[in-house]
Amino acid sequence: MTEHVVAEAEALGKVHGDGDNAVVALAGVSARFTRGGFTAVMGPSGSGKSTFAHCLAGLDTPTSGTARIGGVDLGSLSERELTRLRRERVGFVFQSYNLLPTLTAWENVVLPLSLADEEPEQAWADLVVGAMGLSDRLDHRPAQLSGGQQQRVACARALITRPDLVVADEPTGNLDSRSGARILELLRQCAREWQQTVLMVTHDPIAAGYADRVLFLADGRLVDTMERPTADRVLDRMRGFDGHADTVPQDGRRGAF
Ligand SMILES: Nc1ncnc2c1ncn2[C@@H]1O[C@H](COP(=O)(O)OP(=O)(O)OP(=O)(O)O)[C@@H](O)[C@H]1O
Repeated sequence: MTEHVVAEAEALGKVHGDGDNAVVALAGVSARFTRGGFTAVMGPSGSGKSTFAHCLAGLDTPTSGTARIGGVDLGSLSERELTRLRRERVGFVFQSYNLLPTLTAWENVVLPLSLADEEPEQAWADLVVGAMGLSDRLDHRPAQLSGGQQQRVACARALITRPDLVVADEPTGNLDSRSGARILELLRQCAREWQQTVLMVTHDPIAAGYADRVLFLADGRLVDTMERPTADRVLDRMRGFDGHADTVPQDGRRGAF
């Protein structure tokens, strides 16, 4: 079966500031994301994980290279077109949930559609809300929900448009391990059962063990990839970063993707 590339980073780079103050956050990272794949991005603090995810998803602007979603080069879009693409084609899940406190859970879930004056597709909305275990919580406001429930609302909101790419930045960072495990199982289900494409930034080898593939960043570069990761293998690989990050060859375009 031909793999369908839904998102692609080509030599993506980001430099903050200039001259003596320049900070290289991302130094040319290339990767492809195929439909139904669940990819974790790991690496030491400051290695560029969030910058990579945000540049790929159109939340941040790279200073070099190309980000494509659904074949569209994000750099070719006006600010308005980019906002629309993000709303329609990308779903976001953040560590801090980012729900609107005055809206009910249901209103938060359908917000990306309401903003475009669109109605949810009922069967899909029922499926997503049911899978997230939110059917009897839809009238609650975020403050009346646990952290895990709030993050499940955020996941449902990310999926409601059936986006090309779901980007989750430390989605379990604020959750206890049980609530976190539920979110990770749901993200895996999104990929496996619904063929959604998921990119998750995480510090946690256990979280990365839920993914199909791990991209390892160090100093803004892609230094390794791992297919079918387990938490133990990821942990071993992360230990190897202490002082050895730049001895690992960069082979972002080769190998398993
Ligand atoms: N607005 C900014 N101005 C200057 N430097 C920045 C800015 N944003 C990020 N950086 C720098 O870019 C590098 C990459 O940051 P990024 O947040 O992408 O790393 P990360 O791997 O996600 O880190 P963490 O795991 O700590 O969240 C870091 O050195 C960071 O200090």
